[in-house]
Amino acid sequence: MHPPRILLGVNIDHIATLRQARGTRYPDPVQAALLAEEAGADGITVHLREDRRHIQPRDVRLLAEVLNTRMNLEMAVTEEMLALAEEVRPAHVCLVPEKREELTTEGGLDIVGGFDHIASACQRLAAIGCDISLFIDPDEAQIDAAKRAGAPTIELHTGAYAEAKPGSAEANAEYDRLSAAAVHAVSLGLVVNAGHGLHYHNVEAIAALPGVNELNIGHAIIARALFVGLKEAVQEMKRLIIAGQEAGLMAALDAHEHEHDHDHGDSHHCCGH
Ligand SMILES: CC(=O)[C@@H](O)[C@H](O)COP(=O)(O)O
Ligand SMILES: NCC(=O)COP(=O)(O)O
Repeated sequence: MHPPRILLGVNIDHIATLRQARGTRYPDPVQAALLAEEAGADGITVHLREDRRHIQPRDVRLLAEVLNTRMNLEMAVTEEMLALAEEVRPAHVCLVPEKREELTTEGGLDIVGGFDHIASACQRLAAIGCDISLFIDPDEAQIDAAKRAGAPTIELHTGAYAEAKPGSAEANAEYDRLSAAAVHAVSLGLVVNAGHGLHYHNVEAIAALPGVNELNIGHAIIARALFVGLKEAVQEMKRLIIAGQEAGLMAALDAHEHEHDHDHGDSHHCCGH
C-alpha cells in the first residue's frame, strides 16, 4: 500500500520579516498564508520569536481564526509562550530552542538536559488539545527523551545537512544521521517531521528519507516567491517533495527485492552480466 503523501507546511516568517523591515502593514503574513493554502500547502508554520523580529502575536491570533488547514506554532519553552498557546490553542505546537542573538535556529531542543521542563510543557499543551512536536537534532538519545516526554511527533533539524557542501563526506554523514534517526523514531511509534534550510535543490533527498510525515519549509519558498509568485513557489516545492518520496519508495523496494533474491540464492541481479 502506498503511504500517505508527505505534507508540506509552509513557513511564512519571512513575509513578516519584510513587513517588519519598514514597520508597514504590508506584506501581511496572514494574506500569504491564505494564498499558500490555495496553492496546496497542507499547513502554515510560524515561529513567534521572543524578540518579535518577524511574526507578531497579532499574526498568530488572526491565523488561528482564518486558516483553513492548520497552524503549526513554533515557540520556545517559556511561560509567556505557553500562556499564549493556551489562549490561542493552535492545532499544532512545535517546541524549539531559541537564542536572541542567532540568525536562525541553530540546533535542536535539548530534551535530555531539560527533561522536566519540556515534559511539563508537553503536558500543558496536551491538556488544551494541541498536537505537539519537538524540534531536535537527529540524535537517538534526544529521540528517546522526546518519546518519554510524551510528544507524539518530532521534527528533525535538517540544518546541518542543508549547510554541508552537497555531495561532501559531511553531507553524506549528516544524511545518514537523519535516515537512522527517522528509522529509530518510527520504530518508537513517533511521527517524523523534518525541516530547516530545505530548498529546491536538497528537498528531494530529504523527502526520500524513510517514514517522513511532513516537511516544514519557509525561507526558500518565500525567496522563490519573489520571482515566480507564492502559488508557483509552493506548487514547485510540492512537486519536488512528491518526486523525492516516490524515489525513496522505489529505492526501498529495490533494496527489499535485492535482499529477497539474496536470501533465496538468486544472485542474477548482481552477477548476471
Ligand atoms: C525552528 C526552525 O527551524 C525554524 O522554523 C525557525 O522558524 C527558523 O527561524 P527563522 O524563521 O527566524 O529563521
Ligand atoms: N521548522 C523549519 C521551518 O519551519 C522552516 O525553516 P526554513 O525553511 O525557513 O529554514
